[in-house]
Amino acid sequence: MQEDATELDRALEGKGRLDRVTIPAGRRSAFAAMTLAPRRRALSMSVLIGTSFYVAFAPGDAFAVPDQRHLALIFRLAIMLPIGMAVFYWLRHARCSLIRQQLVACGFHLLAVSLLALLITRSDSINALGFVFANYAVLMAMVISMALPLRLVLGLATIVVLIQGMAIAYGPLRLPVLELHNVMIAIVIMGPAMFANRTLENERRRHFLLVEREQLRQRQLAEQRDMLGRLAALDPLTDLANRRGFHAGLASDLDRLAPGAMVAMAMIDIDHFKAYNDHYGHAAGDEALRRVAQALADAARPAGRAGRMGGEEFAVFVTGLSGNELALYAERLRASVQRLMLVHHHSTTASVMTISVGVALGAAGTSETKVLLGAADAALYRAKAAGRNRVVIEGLDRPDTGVSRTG
Ligand SMILES: Nc1nc2c(ncn2[C@@H]2O[C@H](COP(=O)(O)OP(=O)(O)OP(=O)(O)O)[C@@H](O)[C@H]2O)c(=O)[nH]1
Repeated sequence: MQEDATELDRALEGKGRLDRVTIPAGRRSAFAAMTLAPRRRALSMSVLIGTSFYVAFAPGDAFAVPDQRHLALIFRLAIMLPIGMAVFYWLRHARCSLIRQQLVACGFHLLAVSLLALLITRSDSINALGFVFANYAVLMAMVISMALPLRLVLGLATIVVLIQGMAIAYGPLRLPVLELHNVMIAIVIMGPAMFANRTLENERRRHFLLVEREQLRQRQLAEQRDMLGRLAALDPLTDLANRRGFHAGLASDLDRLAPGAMVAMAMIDIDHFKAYNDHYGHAAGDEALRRVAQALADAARPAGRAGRMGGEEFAVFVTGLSGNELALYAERLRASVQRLMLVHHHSTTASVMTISVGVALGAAGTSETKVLLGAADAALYRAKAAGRNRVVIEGLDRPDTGVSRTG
């Protein structure tokens, strides 16, 4: 993802051939998809506006080509108006490729240019040459508004220059200077038109890249937030949920349970851990904590979730066990640590590391977490007071609980 961001940054900073903003190869299809609808809209609008102008200028024919005004009227109203409307309708509804739509729209405008050029060849009026300017104005509007690719723009300009050139060559005023004017007008008009076309295209591309980069940043932020959330809920030493993560998991477990479902909390404390730390060193203490955590997490699964509450204190939350099953489950937790056989010669309870377990029972929906934890703590205190390395189960709402002695 970082690579993608760098690639987008580079694309936004740099310019490609002819100063064009370059879209990275992997994103070209996304760019095409994003700009497809606006490009199609631009095509159909161009045809609609072109048709409207073509019809609106009909009265001007009496001045420009008075000897051909009837033919001009037929061109404008009987040919270009219906064709323009049909092309507009087709562009709005056809679902063919963009390039095909661009060619059809260009074809429509070229037809308009050709009909005006035809009037130049047939009219004796010097005013007919005004159509040369009109045609280049049409071409300029097309190039700017239709968002055409550069190759198409150059092709169109060449065709229009040729059509006009032929109209002048075959018209009543065959002056070489007019041909020169024809080319000069094309150059003067096409220069700014192509510049505007490229500027608009660059803006389209830059906008796309900015949107992509923003979306990427949002995704990166969301991922980082997720990761921080996960890290904030984990104990770095043991990889178990820390107090915060344990409580969050507990809350979601309780939400999912049916009201009245049996729940239990086990508070667990390593026996004589201070002595272990003092005699074997802090690093050995850390390693022992890791191994105890792993053993408890394994023994707690699948019915329960384990967490480190701080120091050498752990907790396991378990659901769906009855009194007897719970006694066996708690005993499994206790035995899992003893089975590690972590030598502890400075414990007055056993020659290996042991834990004391206090368990409190409750029911989902009625027992508050705080009360459950308090009751489990009280049971743990009793287990410690009774000599350690044992399980004490404290009943909260149920009568079927008791004390299970082990070790
Ligand atoms: N190595 C290590 N030691 C820790 C860590 N957190 C707490 N401790 C130590 O755990 C010990 C806890 O000692 P106490 O609370 O006196 O309990 P205890 O010695 O286990 O005695 P009982 O619980 O009564 O059996 C202290 O020495 C703490 O320094 C830790 O992350 N790493």
